[in-house]
Amino acid sequence: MKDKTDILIIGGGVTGCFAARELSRYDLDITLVEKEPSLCTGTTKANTALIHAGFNADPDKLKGRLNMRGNQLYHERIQHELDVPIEWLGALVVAKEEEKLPKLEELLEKGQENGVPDLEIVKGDDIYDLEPHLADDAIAALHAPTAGIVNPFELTVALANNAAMNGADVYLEAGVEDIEDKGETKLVKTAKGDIEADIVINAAGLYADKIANMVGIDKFEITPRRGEYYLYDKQADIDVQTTVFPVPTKITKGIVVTPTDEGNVLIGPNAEVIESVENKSTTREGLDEVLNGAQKTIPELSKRNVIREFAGLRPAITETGDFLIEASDEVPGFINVAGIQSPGLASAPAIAEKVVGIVEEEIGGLKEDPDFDPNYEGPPKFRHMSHEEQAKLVEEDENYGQIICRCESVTKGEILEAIREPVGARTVNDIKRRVRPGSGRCQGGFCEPKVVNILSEELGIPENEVVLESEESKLLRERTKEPLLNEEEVSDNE
Ligand SMILES: O=C(CO)COP(=O)(O)O
Repeated sequence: MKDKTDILIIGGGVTGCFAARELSRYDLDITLVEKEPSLCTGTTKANTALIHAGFNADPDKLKGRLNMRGNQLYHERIQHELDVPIEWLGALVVAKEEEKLPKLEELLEKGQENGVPDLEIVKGDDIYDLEPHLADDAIAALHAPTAGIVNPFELTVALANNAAMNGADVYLEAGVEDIEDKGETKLVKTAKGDIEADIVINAAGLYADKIANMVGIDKFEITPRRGEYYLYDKQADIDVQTTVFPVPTKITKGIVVTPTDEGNVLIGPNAEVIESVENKSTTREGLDEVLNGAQKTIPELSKRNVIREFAGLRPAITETGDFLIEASDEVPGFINVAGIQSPGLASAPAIAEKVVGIVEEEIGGLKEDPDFDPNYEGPPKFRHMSHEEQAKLVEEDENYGQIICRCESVTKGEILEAIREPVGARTVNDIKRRVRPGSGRCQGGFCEPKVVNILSEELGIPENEVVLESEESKLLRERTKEPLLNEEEVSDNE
């Protein structure tokens, strides 16, 4: 690890990676540290993957202003610059009872105050034109055409790679153990070594309060709010066109039914305050609540064709219910970017913009780097190509002729590319999040051993050193019997 940097960002989720990418536009030395062996393992990993339109939060909250601005930046810039799936499906907030209608009006007004364009309340057949399979007792719905869906994993990886292409250094498995405030600089002690930084940006998600405590800041506490989800098989034939919400309560936006960028249907989350930031387990009660909630808007949903259940944690600051994004008064040079719960993903580009503004104030002016390139292209997606394009790719590189994951048609070429990117994949789950082997109906039953094998060969490590997610999740212990055929015999047999 290098020993000095201008800006050190703690946390490899979407917030930290967006900040790294936006700061890499300037003539600054940027470093990002992440405690896990891959990006995107906390809140960014397990959420509803939505670019909310921006009508939920009050205009006087950071959430209200930054959601709207973030949505605008995704439309204007991000979708054109980064090779990331974003679809503008629109959202519907569905009211089924007369007494919920004033709440829809309130959301409409709030959205308009926040500057959300093209919001309208639709009634009768107009609702069903937008969402034909909606429960037949809907009486009105707020329609927000600027709402969208995004792949949060591909987005975060694209941001980190783009930042790295523009000179940022990203260190994985570099968990922060302590921070010494030396006045002008901070000495940050990580599992990969010490690094001295002029400015530290705390984007540590669920751990942001612990990181702040290291420099003596105890003004906020992160309370994890768990949300559980069901994900359906692509072949499930559930017809959902938009992102469907119930009318929100004071506590939550409610259980959503939404398509994902790859054509699955996702339902969730419930909202439960829990004790531990490590507790990502699902519960019978929670999942039942999710299914019951989702059936209220899309009745055809059942447990049939569910391929995955999971839980994610929102890093909430419950006293304010808002984001906390500020340079600390107590510790100059320390910037907290905390409490980034929903709509954090939607707000992330605007949060990064705000962070750049804070850094500019702290440093007293920023100079643009004339060589900054905002564009990034990820590995090709074999499954989305025409036969002609596929044939051409295979001709260029035979690794694209080897299908590793049959459910999702993922080739060896794509997996190798994910490992070879500037911030390359190192774990089985990282490969899954980036290029999808194991994301389909069999959930890795067939392809996981092959991914282990590719990682082992490409990284030059034994197979039993390959991990699913972290050091605690090694997949193989030791060889229990010799292979029946040696390599030469295998190739003779082929
Ligand atoms: O964004 C979310 C669902 O889409 C989560 O919202 P809440 O945190 O308000 O429950």
